[in-house]
Amino acid sequence: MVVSLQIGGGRAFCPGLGRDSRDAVAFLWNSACRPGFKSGNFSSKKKRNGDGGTRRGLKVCCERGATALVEKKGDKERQSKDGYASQLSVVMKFGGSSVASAERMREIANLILSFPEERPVVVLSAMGKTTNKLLQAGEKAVSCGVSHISDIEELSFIKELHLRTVDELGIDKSTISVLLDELEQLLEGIAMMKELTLRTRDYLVSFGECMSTRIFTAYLNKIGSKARQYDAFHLGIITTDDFTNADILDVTYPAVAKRLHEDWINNPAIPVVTGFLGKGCKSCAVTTLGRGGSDLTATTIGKALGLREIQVWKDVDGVLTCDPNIYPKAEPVPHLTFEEAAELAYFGAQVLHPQSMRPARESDIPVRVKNSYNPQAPGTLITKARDLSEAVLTSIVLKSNITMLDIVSTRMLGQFGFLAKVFSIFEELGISVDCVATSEVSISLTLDPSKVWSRELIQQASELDHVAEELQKIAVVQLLQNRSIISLIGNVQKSSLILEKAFNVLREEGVNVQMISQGASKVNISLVVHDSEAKKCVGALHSAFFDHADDSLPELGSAGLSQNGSSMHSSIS
Ligand SMILES: Nc1ncnc2c1ncn2[C@@H]1O[C@H](COP(=O)(O)OP(=O)(O)O)[C@@H](O)[C@H]1O
Ligand SMILES: N[C@@H](CC(=O)OP(=O)(O)O)C(=O)O
Repeated sequence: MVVSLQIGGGRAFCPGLGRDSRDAVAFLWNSACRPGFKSGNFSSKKKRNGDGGTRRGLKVCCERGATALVEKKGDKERQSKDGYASQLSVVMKFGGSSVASAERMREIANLILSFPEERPVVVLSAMGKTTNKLLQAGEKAVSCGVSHISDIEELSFIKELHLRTVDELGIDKSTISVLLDELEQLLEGIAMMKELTLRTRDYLVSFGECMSTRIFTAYLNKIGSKARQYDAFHLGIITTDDFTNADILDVTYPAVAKRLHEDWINNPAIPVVTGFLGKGCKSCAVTTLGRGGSDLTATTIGKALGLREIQVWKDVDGVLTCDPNIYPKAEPVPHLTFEEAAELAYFGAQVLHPQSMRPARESDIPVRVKNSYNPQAPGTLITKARDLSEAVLTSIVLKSNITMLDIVSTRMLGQFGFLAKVFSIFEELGISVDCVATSEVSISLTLDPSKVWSRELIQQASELDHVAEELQKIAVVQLLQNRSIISLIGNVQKSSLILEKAFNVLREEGVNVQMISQGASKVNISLVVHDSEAKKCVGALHSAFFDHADDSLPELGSAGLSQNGSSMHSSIS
C-alpha cells in the first residue's frame, strides 16, 4: 500500500522518505483508523521551542481541525484519545508541602528546569496548609459579623504568607492582590449571609490554588522560563455539580487536550494548572475534587494528552509501607500496580487521592510518586502490572474513627430481600458504605468517612439516629463508634499466608477483631478493631511483615475469611 503525503509544497511517498516523513506516515496510519480523518491534508511547520531554538516538525491536520506536530529525532510520539500528538511529555504535580514557601517554590522551579529534556505540564496545590486555613476562615466568617472579617486570624495568615512569598520571589504584588481583595469580599459575603454552602466553600478554597499557580508562573517567567497559568475551571476540567467532592466528566479529556495543545503550538510556554478544581457541568460554578484532589487533576491531564508519565511530587520518598505518622519505620514501596495503589488510596492512605489512579489506569500511563525534598530517592512507580512472585504484603493502611453498624434481621432465616432493603436505606439517605461482611440475616458494615459530606453526617448524632431508626424497622441495630479499619494491601495469591500471619500477630497482641472483609479485587483484606488498639496493631503487623521479613511465624490453622460482629461467616463480601 502506498500512502501519499503532502509535505509543504512537495509531494512525497512512503518508500524512501526521510525520517520526519516516516513519523508523519506513522501518524497518518494511526489517524486513518479514526473517524473524521481526512487524508492528504498535511503541511510542514517550523516551530520555535521553549529555549528560543527551532525544531522542525510536521503539522498534521485532521478533518475536525485537530492538529498534531510530529517530532523528529526519535522522540516517541504519543497521541491523546482525540488524535493530538502532544509536544508536552510529562505531568509534574507538586502538593502543598512542595510549594509551601518562596524557598520551596525556588527549589521546585530548579527541579523542573533540571529536566531540560522534559516538557512538563505543572499542576500545583495551594501553598502549605492554605486550604485548611481558608475553610477555617469561612467557618469563622459565618458567625463573626461583617465588620470583624479583617480580625480573622486565618485570613491574616493567608495574606501574610502569599504577600511574603511574592516579596521574597521578587515578583509583582499585583499578581495576587486582586485575588486577596476578592477573598476578603467573599468572606464578608459569607458573614452577611451567615451561611457557608458547599458551593461557596468550593469557591472559597479555590483561592488557594489560584494564588499558588499565579505566583509560581510569575516566578518562572521572571527567571526566563516561559510559563502560562491556567485555572482548571477555564481549562476545560468539567465535573458533576457535587460540590466538595465532584467527579470529572469525560468531556474534560478532549477539551483539555485541545486547549493545552493549541496554546503550545501557537506559543509554547510551560502550562501551570490549578490542581483540585473544576467547573460544574450545570452550575458552571467552581467545584473541587475532594481533599487531595490535585493528584486527580494530574492524572486527568496525563490521560487527556496521552503523556509519557505522570509524576506526583510529595514530602515522602514515595508510597510507604504504612503512614509514617503512625509507624515511623515505614519504608518506600518501589513498585505498585494501579489496582494496589487505588486500593490503598481508597482505604485511606492520604498519600494519593482515592480516584486518582483511574485516568492513569484507563490510559496506561505510569505514575511516579517522588519526594520533592529528596529528588534523588527513586520513589514509587505505579504501573499496570508488576512481578508479584516475591510479594506478600505491600502496605498497611489505617483509617480511624469509623462508625460500624451491626444489623441483624428480625425476620425469619431465609427471608429474601434483607440485604437489598438495608442498602436501599443507605441509598435513600445518601450514605456511602465502606466495608461489608454479610450473612443471609445479618450484616456488619462501616460508614465511609472519607467523603466530606458523610464525615459531617457522621458527626451529626441526629443523622446517625435517623439511620438507626430506619434500619430498626426491619432489624436489630447496634451502632459501634470509635472503630478503626486496618487494611492489608497485598498479593491475592498469598492471602492465606497474610491472614495466617496477621491473626497470629493480633492474637499475640490480645486484640479481638470485630469484622473482616476481603474486597472484590482481593488485593485488600480489611480488619475492624477498636480505635484504642489500632496503632498498636499496625506497629505489630508492620514489624511482622516488613521489619523482620525473614522470621517465619508459627503455623496456624486456616482463618475464617469473612466475619461480622455477631457471628463468624464463611462468605467473603
Ligand atoms: N502509605 C503512605 N505512604 C506515604 N505517605 C503516606 C502514607 N499514608 C499517609 N501518608 C501521608 O501522606 C503525606 C503525603 O500526602 P499529601 O499530604 O497529600 O501530599 P501532598 O500535599 O504533597 O500532595 C505524607 O506526608 C504522609 O504523612
Ligand atoms: N489543596 C487541596 C488539594 C490538594 O491536592 O492538596 P495536596 O496536594 O497538598 O494534598 C487540599 O488541601 O486538599
